[in-house]
Amino acid sequence: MLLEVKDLSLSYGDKRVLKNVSFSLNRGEVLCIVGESGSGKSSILLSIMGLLPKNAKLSGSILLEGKELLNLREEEYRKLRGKEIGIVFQEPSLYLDPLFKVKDQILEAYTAHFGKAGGEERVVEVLKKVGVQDVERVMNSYPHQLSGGLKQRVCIAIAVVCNPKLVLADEPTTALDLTVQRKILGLFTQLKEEGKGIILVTHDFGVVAEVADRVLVLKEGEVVEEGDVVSIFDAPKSPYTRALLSATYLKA
Ligand SMILES: Nc1ncnc2c1ncn2[C@@H]1O[C@H](COP(=O)(O)OP(=O)(O)OP(=O)(O)O)[C@@H](O)[C@H]1O
Repeated sequence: MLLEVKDLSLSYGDKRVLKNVSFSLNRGEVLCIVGESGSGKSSILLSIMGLLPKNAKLSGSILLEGKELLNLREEEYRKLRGKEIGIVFQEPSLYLDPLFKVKDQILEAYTAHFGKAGGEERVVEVLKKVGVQDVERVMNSYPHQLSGGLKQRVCIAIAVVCNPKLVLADEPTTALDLTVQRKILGLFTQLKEEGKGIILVTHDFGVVAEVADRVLVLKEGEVVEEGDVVSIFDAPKSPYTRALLSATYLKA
């Protein structure tokens, strides 16, 4: 088991955001977390990354290969982020620093854990891996000189440059055109085939159909359904899942 989340509960003051959420993830598996806006999807990812704001109260257990992450000290978390767990966000423009070239931003993520040696070669390697064709140009560009799809490829490169076992992604294709979305989703499938475990947060069942092995449906901070992707589509047990599905496919 790569990741095991047990009875995760989160609150901000009196507001309970996650209620006894449990799930697990194997290597070589994509778990999609779906649910309406505000259901707590992003909060699960931030809890795993240890990036919750100070006023958050978290309880339960998050085991990464058996190691408890809950209440880990910040300096220990820093050793883990990037190296063991990579994360990709929705809006690459907000994540990338406009003042630094792509190359330096990927290098920074690498050297934080492995030092300078071999960094330049690794940047080239990882950009190729995420499907960048003109590596030289992209490496030497500033983020604003790149298309949305390329920027997101760069963010994925940053997330995987240290070869983490676990990759988290929060609506990674929502800001992109449909044709670009499919290509980016293909990268997650590729990472899974390499044996990484992937958690992908989305509100889009089209994305789920494309990449998920298993699905966790969240409603107001509670898991209402969990299952393999085929059974979620063919025989959803919860009325909430059925409603989400029909909302998606009525729109389409
Ligand atoms: N720092 C915070 N302080 C108080 N409440 C917060 C804070 N961050 C998030 N929340 C609340 O926690 C709940 C869950 O938010 P979260 O972002 O995890 O949901 P989500 O399912 O990812 O939604 P979206 O799809 O809109 O991103 C929401 O009601 C949100 O308002």
